[in-house]
Amino acid sequence: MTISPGPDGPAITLAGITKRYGTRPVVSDVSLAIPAGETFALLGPNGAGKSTTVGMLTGTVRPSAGHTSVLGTDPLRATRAWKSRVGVVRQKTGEPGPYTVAELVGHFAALYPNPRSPEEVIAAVGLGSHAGSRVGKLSGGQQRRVDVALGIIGSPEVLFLDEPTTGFDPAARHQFWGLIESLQAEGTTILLTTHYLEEAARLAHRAGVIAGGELVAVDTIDGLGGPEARTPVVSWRDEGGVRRRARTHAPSAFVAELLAETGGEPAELTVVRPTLEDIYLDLIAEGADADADTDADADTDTDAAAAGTNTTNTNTNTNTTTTTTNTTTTNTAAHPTATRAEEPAA
Ligand SMILES: Nc1ncnc2c1ncn2[C@@H]1O[C@H](COP(=O)(O)OP(=O)(O)OP(=O)(O)O)[C@@H](O)[C@H]1O
Repeated sequence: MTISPGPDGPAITLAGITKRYGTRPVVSDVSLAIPAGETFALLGPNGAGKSTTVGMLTGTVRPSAGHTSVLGTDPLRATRAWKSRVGVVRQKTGEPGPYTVAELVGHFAALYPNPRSPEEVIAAVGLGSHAGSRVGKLSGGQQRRVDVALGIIGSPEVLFLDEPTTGFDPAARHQFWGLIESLQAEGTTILLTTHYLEEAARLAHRAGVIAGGELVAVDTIDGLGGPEARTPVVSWRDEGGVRRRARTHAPSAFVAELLAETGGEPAELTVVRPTLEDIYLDLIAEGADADADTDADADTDTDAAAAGTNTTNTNTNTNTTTTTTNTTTTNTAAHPTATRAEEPAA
């Protein structure tokens, strides 16, 4: 699906934004334009800077440098009218108080000029049978669904979803995807952060990978990492017991040559087409080490919406299919079909 910027320019713009806490940059010089109607997935490991970026786009984190614009407005100068056009599902949300699902969603609906039907939204997030339940008594995943309901109740034109499906069971996640697809069909612009790569692949038109605060890749899901990243990997153990690995666009021919050369079945032979997760892991390995725990002065951005918050744990999808190898040398000269030899995996 091709999405054009539209007459008013991109719905979301980041122009050279940097966020430093003390002297430590946690987001560095990120520039990006998201056209109206696009769903963009921001991917990255824990601490990469995703929530900080969302905070700078929703007016809760002040950039140290650069400029952001959402629907043509600087989020730091947001008016009530702007806020009614922007929905946010934060990673951390406030205490739900003593209210039922129906009361809370109904209360939020009353704050917007053009709300959706609370009953329909509650049903859409799969809480129809819990409408009369106190939010505080719901499970973590069910409370997260309430967060999603509150994010979309105002019929936002732009929706920020910061790890929206953390804690969802598989059925709830699939239902959520259906809900997002209906919002996409209505033309909603969506910026989604997620650790679930299948979620990004299912929902996003494009994705960006952020590592150590730097945007290291932006592309369509199918283009992420470039064509080379999708090159099949042949891996085997040679006669000396050394694990070898080579990338080749012609794995069958490569294996035939290998067979002829070794005169028998190569030990532990595998041919793997890199998955999105493999490509993502390669991209973040190339980026800065986001987990480096550097001492920094805590510059406290106050976030009224997040005051007195619950912390939501984040999960990482670990369904990796990468072949791990201990290769120390590769010999592509003997295999002309191999286009690139791989360094040993860590
Ligand atoms: N108020 C703050 N003061 C100091 N450092 C902060 C503050 N807020 C965030 N950070 C740091 O900024 C970095 C980026 O955090 P951020 O929450 O944006 O990461 P993330 O990509 O959303 O991670 P996760 O996937 O774990 O949610 C982290 O190292 C974090 O400790």
